[in-house]
Amino acid sequence: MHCFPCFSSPKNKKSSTTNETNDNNEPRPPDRRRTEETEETEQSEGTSLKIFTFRELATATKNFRQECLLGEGGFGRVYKGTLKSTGQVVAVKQLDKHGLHGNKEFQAEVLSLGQLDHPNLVKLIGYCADGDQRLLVYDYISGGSLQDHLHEPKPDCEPMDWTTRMQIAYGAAQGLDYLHDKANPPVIYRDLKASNILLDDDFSPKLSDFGLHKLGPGTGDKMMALSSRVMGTYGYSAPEYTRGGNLTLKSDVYSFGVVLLELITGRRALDTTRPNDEQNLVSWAQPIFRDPKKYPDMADPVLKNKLSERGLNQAVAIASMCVQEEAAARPLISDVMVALSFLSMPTEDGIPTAVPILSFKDKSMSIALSRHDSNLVSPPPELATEDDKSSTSSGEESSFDSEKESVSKNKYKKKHEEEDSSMESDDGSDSNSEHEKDQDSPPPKPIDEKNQAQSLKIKYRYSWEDIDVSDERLSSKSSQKSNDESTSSRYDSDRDQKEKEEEEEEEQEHSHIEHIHSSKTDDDQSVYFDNDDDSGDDNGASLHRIKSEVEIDSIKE
Ligand SMILES: Nc1ncnc2c1ncn2[C@@H]1O[C@H](COP(=O)(O)OP(=O)(O)OP(=O)(O)O)[C@@H](O)[C@H]1O
Repeated sequence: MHCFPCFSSPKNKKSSTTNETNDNNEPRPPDRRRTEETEETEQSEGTSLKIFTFRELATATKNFRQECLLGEGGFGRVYKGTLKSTGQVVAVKQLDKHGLHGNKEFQAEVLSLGQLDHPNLVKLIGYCADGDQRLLVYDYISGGSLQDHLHEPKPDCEPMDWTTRMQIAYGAAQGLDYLHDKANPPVIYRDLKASNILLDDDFSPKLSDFGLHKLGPGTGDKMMALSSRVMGTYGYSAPEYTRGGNLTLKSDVYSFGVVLLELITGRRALDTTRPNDEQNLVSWAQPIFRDPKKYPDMADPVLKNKLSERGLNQAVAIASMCVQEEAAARPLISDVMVALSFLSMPTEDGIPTAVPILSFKDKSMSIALSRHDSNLVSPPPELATEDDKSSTSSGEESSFDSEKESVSKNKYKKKHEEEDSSMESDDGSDSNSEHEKDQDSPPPKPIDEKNQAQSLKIKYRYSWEDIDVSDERLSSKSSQKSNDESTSSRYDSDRDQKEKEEEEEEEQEHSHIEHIHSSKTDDDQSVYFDNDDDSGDDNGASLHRIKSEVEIDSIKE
């Protein structure tokens, strides 16, 4: 297994001089009066943030001693410390002074940062604003960064396996989704990268360093408005951002795509030790994206083919969407998160569960994934077999995780229908077969209990009906009522010309999607799929229409 102790010892990136000390080498707090008067840590009004005195943090970090230095980033040095009052181990970030803010401005920013709370974000515990000292106190994350594990592993540490990598990507996507979709106002991360993804003991990822740009150089010091810090990190920054600073949520999606590529390939975002055309990870990957046959060559060699072809292809497809040049073409992080939730779910055979098309807000994600997965549209469990149809119930509601489990069960029901295949065969040789292996074993359960507890809750409501579609294979229409049987028979004559044209256009555009099409309104979707399993016959195929309502509720806390 992986060994975290490899990264638990303090890491000193730069030599450090001790902070403000007196002749006896004791901390000299900037505001002695306040420090001496305040014996106990205060609580910031209306928040859970604690207000620390400089002395407390100096004591916690053994007077900011070199041995406690975890490293130094663009905002300042980070020390490991232990709070005397509670014994809690913390990370103390001492902000550089050149971006110094007034007390009020600093507090306002810190208080808004303190509102952000998600299992995949490093928790801000409190702060200190004493004189000209500005310090932030975070939960200490013991496992080191993704950068450490991926690119600087200790020799006695096993490389991270594929599922762990996908789970890290999924967790990071959840954290980012929280910042983009749940935080109010939304927070643009700006500097997502492998070194800012910290891992705890069970490899659960935590995003660190978010929201700090307002506290760092570039805002406090106008002269440094375009400092390299604010401009993000080369190799991870979206092209529009590095070109002109046009920063949006989609810039974060680009950076996320780079991290996902790092997880897939084991390569660094920027690696000057490689040949010129391989130094920039995205530039190296772009031509390969266009040639799926070469995807297996992209996988990190240390994985030794211990991954499924479908999993790899879909992960590459997601990454390639995220790092698209045009920001608008990149997916929403919520769609990335949903796709990764399926790719990260461990299965008996290592082959990821098919992703239900209904999960996505934006159709582009389902289109991209369908290129690499003929099973993308997985019928809801109730519709998987003739037997199951009788048990179909509309109005069914399930949490995201139980939905995942149901889809997984469905996969296992189709045993012996597909041939065995995965990139890892018994004799260790590769297989390029499209088919996959089904096992006569119970469906696996998601292993990440923590993520389960706060994953998205998606409501599905299904009903079904058979439609005689003669020669029309691609059909789509917003459904009216889930039990309105006349809808299907009137379907062709009722739909207006415009919709028909749109569909034809789309059919041409995405002709590779042979049996999937969905249309979506705000509150209802109809999806038609060809139940290939039944006949395998294209002519006069009977399409089952699944009516569904998908509602992404909110994070279950
Ligand atoms: N909450 C934390 N728990 C444990 N280690 C941390 C924590 N926060 C930061 N570190 C570690 O402290 C060091 C400095 O982190 P910091 O985020 O300031 O810089 P960075 O990520 O290395 O660079 P940059 O500022 O460019 O993002 C890193 O080694 C980081 O892993």
